[in-house]
Amino acid sequence: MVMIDQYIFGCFAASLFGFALLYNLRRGIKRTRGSKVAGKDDCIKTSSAEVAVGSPQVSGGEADIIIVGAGVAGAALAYTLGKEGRRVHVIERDLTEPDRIVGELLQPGGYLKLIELGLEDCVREIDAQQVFGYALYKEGKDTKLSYPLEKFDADVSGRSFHNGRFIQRMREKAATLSNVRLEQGTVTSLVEVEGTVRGVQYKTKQGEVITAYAPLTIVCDGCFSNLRRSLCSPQVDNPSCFVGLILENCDLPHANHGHVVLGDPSPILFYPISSTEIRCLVDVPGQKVPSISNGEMANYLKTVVAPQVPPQLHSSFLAAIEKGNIRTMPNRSMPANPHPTPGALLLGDAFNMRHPLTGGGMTVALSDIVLLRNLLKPIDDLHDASTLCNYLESFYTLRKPVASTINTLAGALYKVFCASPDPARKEMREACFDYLSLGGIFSDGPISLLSGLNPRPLSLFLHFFAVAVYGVGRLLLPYPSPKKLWLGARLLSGASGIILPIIKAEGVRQMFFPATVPAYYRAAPAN
Ligand SMILES: Cc1cc2nc3c(=O)[nH]c(=O)nc-3n(C[C@H](O)[C@H](O)[C@H](O)COP(=O)(O)OP(=O)(O)OC[C@H]3O[C@@H](n4cnc5c(N)ncnc54)[C@H](O)[C@@H]3O)c2cc1C
Repeated sequence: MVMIDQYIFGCFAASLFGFALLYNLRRGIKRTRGSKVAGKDDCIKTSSAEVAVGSPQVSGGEADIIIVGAGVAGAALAYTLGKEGRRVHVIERDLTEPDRIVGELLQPGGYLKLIELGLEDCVREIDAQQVFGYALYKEGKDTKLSYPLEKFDADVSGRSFHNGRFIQRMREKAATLSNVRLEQGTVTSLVEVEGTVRGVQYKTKQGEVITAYAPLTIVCDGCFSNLRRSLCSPQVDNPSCFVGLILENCDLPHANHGHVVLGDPSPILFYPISSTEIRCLVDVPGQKVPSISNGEMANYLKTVVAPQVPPQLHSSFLAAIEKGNIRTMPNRSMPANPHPTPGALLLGDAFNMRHPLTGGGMTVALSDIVLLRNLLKPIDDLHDASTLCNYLESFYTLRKPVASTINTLAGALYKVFCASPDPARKEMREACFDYLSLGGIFSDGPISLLSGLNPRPLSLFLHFFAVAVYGVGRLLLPYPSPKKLWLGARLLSGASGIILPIIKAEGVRQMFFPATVPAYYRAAPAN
């Protein structure tokens, strides 16, 4: 009997010892791999042009979260999750200051999100300009639409700036956290094991190919994302391009306001990006723009666009064309259509895009980050990938009311603001301008939606159809005629044809009735 007891005890002790040995061996292998992956030598050190932080601060050399891309979304997310105590490894293709014509006007709603994230100082010391609203121009008339900021601190307003300066400030701030490691490298693929994303493969600045592992990978690689394909069904629409110029030595007719000219064929924007520079973005419908190299673009800007530019800006606009620093960017829209995948999430433009006319992209990205931070807060252990994925499906529903209001408004307003030979569309554009010029709730409502201060889907729907009904009313008064009735009917059906497909793509249920979606109520996994 004693022999049997000793035998069982021996077996038990040996198994325990074997298990402990195997466990430690595995940990050892993982740690070696981790230190190779997140090793000190792979880091880019801070220099004047680059921002980087070494890995010694990343305990154990492993990350809880890998973030791909340190643009607006990635940099803000890195700081946010780092501040929450997560070990974050950010891999960014180019850590030097970006020089782009995107993401230069942050709406006040986005600024409020920046405050919630503790990143509001990133718009200081970069010569950012406060923005208090918009001025709309149409065929010689203009109207001013102020953001309804009365209820907020004086500091709350829109901000416009050089995008690269803003991003660099956020990268620097993220890099001050000891548990955030910012590294220059190009992610080439996601590492997937049996349907779960375990990390990424990337190429360092030195050309070394490295695999990094983490329980959660968040892909923020922007509008041209190569990695989104396996994580969503991208349906990218490219209705137009923006042509960017910088105007110098001039003042906007309405200081500290964005200016939108309802031009022909499509809108022209102006807003300050520093105390001495005004960004001009000219929308060119379609996917092709006139060639810059053979002078077609300069000719187009001089002959088609310049005559529509407000007189105060005219000479500076011509001087900017002569200077020749003309940039272009495709304007893309893509509804969020994720494939919930254990171990991975998409964020920012890689996940969801809208026409940049209303400057809503950064506000949506920052609002998503606030939501994601709150959802991840109660979870200590991110390792149970499928339970976490199930829980994070609520993210896709909870974000909808804000994101789809901003997305839908951008798409609908772009269509309404474009010139058209169709008399019904002309009436709608005219009605929209006049409706906004009425002031009071007629301008406060739409501008609250646009600014991200009150992005409610129902309010958007009601204002959009109120514009259409206002247009029909104007047509029929004082005396309706069969021709006017017909035009009115076409205006209404045209308005529906603009907004309903956008709402359908956003998801009617998630947008208007998110509380009826089961994922809305998913509880955080128990730790
Ligand atoms: C013409 C135009 C004007 C716009 N104007 C405004 C505006 O005024 N206001 C506003 O709110 N929004 C605006 N937007 C939208 C706004 O720019 C985006 O919503 C915002 O930049 C999205 O941030 P992001 O982090 O997703 O992408 P990005 O800011 O583009 O960042 C993506 C990052 O990922 C990096 N990256 C890409 N691939 C890889 C890879 N394989 N490995 C590692 N890193 C990688 C890139 O280098 C980049 O740093 C505009 C868009 C356009 C097209």
